[in-house]
Amino acid sequence: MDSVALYCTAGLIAGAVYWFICVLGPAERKGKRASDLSGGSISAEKVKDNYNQYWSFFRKPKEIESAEKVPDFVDTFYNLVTDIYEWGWGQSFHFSPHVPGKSDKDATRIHEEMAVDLIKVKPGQKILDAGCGVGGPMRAIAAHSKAQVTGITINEYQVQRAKLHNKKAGLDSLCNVVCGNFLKMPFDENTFDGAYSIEATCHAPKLEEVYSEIFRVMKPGSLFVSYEWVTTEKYRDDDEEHKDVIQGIERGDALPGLRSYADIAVTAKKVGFEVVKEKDLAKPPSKPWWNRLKMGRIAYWRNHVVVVILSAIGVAPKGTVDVHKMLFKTADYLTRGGETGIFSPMHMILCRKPEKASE
Ligand SMILES: C=C(CC[C@@H](C)[C@H]1CC[C@H]2C3=CC[C@H]4[C@H](C)[C@@H](O)CC[C@]4(C)[C@H]3CC[C@]12C)C(C)C
Ligand SMILES: C[S@@+](CC[C@H](N)C(=O)[O-])C[C@H]1O[C@@H](n2cnc3c(N)ncnc32)[C@H](O)[C@@H]1O
Repeated sequence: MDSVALYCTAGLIAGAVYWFICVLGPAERKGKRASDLSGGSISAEKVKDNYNQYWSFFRKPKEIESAEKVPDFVDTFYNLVTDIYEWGWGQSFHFSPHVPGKSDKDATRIHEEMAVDLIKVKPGQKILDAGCGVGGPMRAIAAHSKAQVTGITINEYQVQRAKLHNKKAGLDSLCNVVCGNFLKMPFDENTFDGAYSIEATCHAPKLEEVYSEIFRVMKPGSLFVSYEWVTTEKYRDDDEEHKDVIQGIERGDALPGLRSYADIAVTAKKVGFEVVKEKDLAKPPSKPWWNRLKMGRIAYWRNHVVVVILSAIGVAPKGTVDVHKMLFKTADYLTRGGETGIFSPMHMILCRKPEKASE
């Protein structure tokens, strides 16, 4: 081969690798490229150890049950997955019903706007986002309602990402983000005119603790809506396949234990809320939320090749391949949970804090 052909071939290969990693790679809403994958607040050399540590929680189930350790374990999980989520899913870390004729991005926004419409807030009022991730929902909700949103997340890396995105979107005057534990929030009682939580309270070891903390910081008469991860009435714990699917979902999503749909309203009432409405938003006529996961399968294979190459050449931290493999399997468990109807990530509960505290 003469030198011109050699240069052309090398140029083509370099171009193809760039296209594969940087053009095909980024999340649907650009912001994270495959070449930017990191371990969040964990230094690159410690990603693999932290991944092993994450799994050790499941090897010692007693530790999971010990409630004080859960926030740390959830924090480790989000250091490991936040960049991969942003890269492969976008800035909203939740599901939404498929809406025929609408893109995933629009379906996600519709699901988020529904939450703030339910809590009936006015422009300028203060609302809480309990478990805000990198703030995808917060920005959609602030833009839609013009309310002042304060988000809280246990993960410092997510706070940095959320603040960066808020600024880029020109929404930093409406959106505020703090790092903290939603089981013990740094806010005074009766602070917020409303509150919402999207697919986040499932990380709390005891739902009662997070609900009572949200109740405390809300003003009397204000509304709270949550999209909960639950097992449905179809789940049977004497069915081995059901148990396997639910355990797979718990392990791949840092959950101390999925709750039954029946426990949600009971807990809300126990902490003092009035239950205004409760509905599983995954039920027909809603179209399957797991469609997006299923449709993405080819992209996940492609992503896996990208992650393997980037780890091998030292661009991505070594443990990234393990984390990606775990998510790959989790996508399958979640799809099975949706298809069998034993699991829902969008059991909606709308509650009011009474005007007067009950005796
Ligand atoms: C509410 C939670 C998170 C829900 C979802 C946002 C995430 C659950 C599983 C995640 C993913 C699975 C497969 C990944 C894929 C292998 C990778 O190539 C690209 C990212 C994924 C699609 C990733 C994206 C986010 C999820 C869908 C929980 C944690 C309570
Ligand atoms: C699946 S993500 C959802 C994020 C966001 N609601 C969204 O839909 O994009 C769950 C969020 O809950 C947060 N979280 C979990 N446990 C928490 C805790 N104890 N205190 C504060 N945030 C917590 C995580 O840090 C993460 O941001």
